[in-house]
Amino acid sequence: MSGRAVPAVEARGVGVTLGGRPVLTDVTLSAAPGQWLAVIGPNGAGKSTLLRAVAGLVPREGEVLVEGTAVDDLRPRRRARLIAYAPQSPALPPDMSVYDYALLGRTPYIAYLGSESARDREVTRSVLERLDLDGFASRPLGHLSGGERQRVVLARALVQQAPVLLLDEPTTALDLGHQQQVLELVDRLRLADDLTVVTTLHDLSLAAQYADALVLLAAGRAVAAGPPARVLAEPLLTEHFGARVRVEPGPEGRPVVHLVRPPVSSATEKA
Ligand SMILES: Nc1ncnc2c1ncn2[C@@H]1O[C@H](COP(=O)(O)OP(=O)(O)OP(=O)(O)O)[C@@H](O)[C@H]1O
Repeated sequence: MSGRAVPAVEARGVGVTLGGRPVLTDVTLSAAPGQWLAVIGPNGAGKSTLLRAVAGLVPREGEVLVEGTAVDDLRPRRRARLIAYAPQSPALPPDMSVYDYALLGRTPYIAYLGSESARDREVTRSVLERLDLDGFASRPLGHLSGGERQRVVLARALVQQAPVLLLDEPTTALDLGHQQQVLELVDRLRLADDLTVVTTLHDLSLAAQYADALVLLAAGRAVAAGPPARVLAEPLLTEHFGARVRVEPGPEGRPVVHLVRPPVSSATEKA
């Protein structure tokens, strides 16, 4: 249990400048092993950039540590065995098959100029099956719907079998059933393998249902962090999202966020 003292992922004072503009400023976050942390915030707040910074895909200031080691000190193969990242909408090679793309997640386990092992193929098949994608294995990526593509990107990350999973908006293109299926699968893997999950999520009620802790980003700064019931407070949401909301206790006391229409009369008067 002593390992519990070391966070699985930690960002300290992370800053990112893009196009000459500060996009993230002094952001700090920490996720314990086995924890699910959701990064929330309005459009443009810097959520995707934060995940990319943690994944080491964008130049940054500050420190990122995985299992206590600075990611900058890790060789790419070692880093890829520790952190899997599923981007929101990556460019996919249209002629590559679903199976071959998912198998790319095994790259950190395959020797240089070597070929995949039976174990690599087995892991890939099993993840495709669990994501309802086994029927698509030989389909070219260019012939998939948006939701199918999104599940394939997640499949590649899961195939990597890294203890830290960074998922950028894993459910945006998914129908209700697949949203639940994907989040439940991630949660089951998290519990079974003690994975640490850091995900951006726009749906605040979903974030509250699945995450142990939330970080609210606004204009590139972490303005609140903690358990969902603390971060999803009406005044904070109104201030940072500019939305009228009502927050109610939901299942297991986890908050549910409802959008509330402004009174019709005042909306009509404004029109
Ligand atoms: N390459 C870039 N050059 C300049 N600015 C960028 C670049 N990439 C992103 N940005 C800006 O950085 C800010 C944060 O972008 P980011 O995609 O991280 O936000 P987000 O919180 O994930 O937004 P969304 O909810 O809309 O997905 C935005 O204002 C965006 O326009």
